[in-house]
Amino acid sequence: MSNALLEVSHATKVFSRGGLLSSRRIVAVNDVSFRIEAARPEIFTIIGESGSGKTTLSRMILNIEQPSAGSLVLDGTDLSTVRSNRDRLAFMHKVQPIFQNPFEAFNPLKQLDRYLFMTRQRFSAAVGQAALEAAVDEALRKVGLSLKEVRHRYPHEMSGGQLQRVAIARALLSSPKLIVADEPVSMVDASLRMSIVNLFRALRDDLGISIIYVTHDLATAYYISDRIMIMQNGRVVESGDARTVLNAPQHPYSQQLRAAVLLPEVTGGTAPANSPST
Ligand SMILES: Nc1ncnc2c1ncn2[C@@H]1O[C@H](COP(=O)(O)OP(=O)(O)OP(=O)(O)O)[C@@H](O)[C@H]1O
Repeated sequence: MSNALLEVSHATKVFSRGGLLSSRRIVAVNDVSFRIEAARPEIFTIIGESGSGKTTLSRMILNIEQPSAGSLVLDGTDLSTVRSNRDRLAFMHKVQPIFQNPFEAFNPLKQLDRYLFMTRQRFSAAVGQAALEAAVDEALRKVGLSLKEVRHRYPHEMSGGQLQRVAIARALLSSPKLIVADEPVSMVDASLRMSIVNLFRALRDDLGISIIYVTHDLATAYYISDRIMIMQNGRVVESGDARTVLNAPQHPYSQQLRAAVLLPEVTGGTAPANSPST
């Protein structure tokens, strides 16, 4: 069998809510398994309604949350063994998060270029200022920005879409193999959404990075996903090749999701109506 970049096996997460007398068990993620091949970078979408367990699952993949049962193995390392700072840094080299709200991802009092320099220094041995600037500029150029545009600017001086690009550039500074993007475009202006998701395609194709794209937006999911996994109440109800699943969903919940959105195949186009070409 080929090597897995990520192997999620029977991952389950149970939360307890309430007090001692009225404690309630919530099974946020229930026996979820899937695998992403190291040799085949892809955009793997996890989709489902609010509360279906998408964020909990992505937090387990990022090792922010530990599974109650099952296992997650990234590039041969079982995440339960990642404990020391050194292990954590090595882990973050391989997997990077992109969150929903880019304004929360940055310290509002810190200039963005300083933030990026610090991130780069964290992931690579000491280098001179010129090499540092070159590395940061290169990462920014991969997302359609440049160091010149970002230098001395604070987060509030950028638009949401621009700042999400800076967040992606920051993620690239560790040369990750996997990016976990949890609702990365839901707070971005509709007109800019496709430019961000198109960026994910470029990262997959040009840099060989796999993306786990967590969303409840079927239109962008249909447009960029290689594979899709549909969740409901913590369980996977259907998964497979994205076009196959979305064009002919089998499970009643997937059919319901599908029916709620006019997909390009139905409307005759190739991309959602709000999609600029870049
Ligand atoms: N820390 C926690 N403690 C208790 N319950 C939690 C916790 N985190 C999540 N849950 C519960 O687990 C379930 C799944 O939540 P989760 O946030 O993973 O879903 P989601 O699909 O990402 O939803 P959304 O799209 O709204 O972000 C929900 O019932 C939620 O209330």
